[in-house]
Amino acid sequence: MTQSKDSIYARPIGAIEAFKFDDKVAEVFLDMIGRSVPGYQAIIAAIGLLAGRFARPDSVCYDLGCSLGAATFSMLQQIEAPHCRIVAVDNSAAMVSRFRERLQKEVPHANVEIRCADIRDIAIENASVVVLNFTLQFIPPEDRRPFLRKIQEGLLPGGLLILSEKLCFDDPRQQELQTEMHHAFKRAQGYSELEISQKRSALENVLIPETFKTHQSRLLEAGFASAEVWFQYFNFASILALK
Ligand SMILES: Nc1ncnc2c1ncn2[C@@H]1O[C@H](C[S@+](CC[C@H]([NH3+])C(=O)[O-])CC(=O)[O-])[C@@H](O)[C@H]1O
Ligand SMILES: O=C(O)C(=O)Cc1ccccc1
Repeated sequence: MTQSKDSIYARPIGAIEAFKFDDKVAEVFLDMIGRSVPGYQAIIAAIGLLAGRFARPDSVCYDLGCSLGAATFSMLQQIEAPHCRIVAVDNSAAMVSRFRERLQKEVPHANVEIRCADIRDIAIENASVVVLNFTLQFIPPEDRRPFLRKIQEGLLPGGLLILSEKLCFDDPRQQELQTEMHHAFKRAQGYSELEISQKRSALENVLIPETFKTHQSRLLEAGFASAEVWFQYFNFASILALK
């Protein structure tokens, strides 16, 4: 699989277009997400461990907004439950074709179904684990509540939703500090000021963060028994919601 360094926003761009998960992004995605999301690799490793604990025999683990399948590969390493399969879904054809190629090469007999579809349109059934690893933030806010309700209804009793998101904060000083620290993280990962600011413009109105409180109350309203943060690094957090 081709995996190159992300330099998409390195040169000045006249009119910055809205961020899209197209071929150009898919090609550099591993590098891009690893250098942009503080704690990404730690979260991916933990998703495997959590799936190892929560995956039930004869059930389904969903990886929604799977991109190149990092969470699926991590779950595959840890799941021991018999006849447990993974359904991985993304609506970016560029991501899905690269993921299929890599899965075929690395784990050809894995019980994984990769679908190119909108995650709002698929049925969720018999699920023991659902992963939304930095995906909900790209779903229009008004669609988030019914979508989370569908996930809750598709989970088995005792099932787990892992929800990782970029957060925002009610307090303006926290918002400014955490945003600045995220940018400091990106600079330390080798991104320039220009790359940081151009990507920030491209993500405006595309990636829409919410506060932890908003996530937590909506998860409880959707019928989850509890929802708590298990990981946070600046404005990036991961939540465990238990049915
Ligand atoms: N409506 C939608 N339907 C299907 N897919 C969607 C939709 N909207 C966005 N996506 C997909 O959600 C993914 C978000 S990236 C997830 C990282 C991955 N989980 C990882 O663990 O590496 C996060 C990020 O780039 O910050 C992209 O591949 C989109 O195509
Ligand atoms: O890069 C950023 O500023 C982010 O918020 C994370 C991200 C990572 C990969 C694609 C889109 C957004």
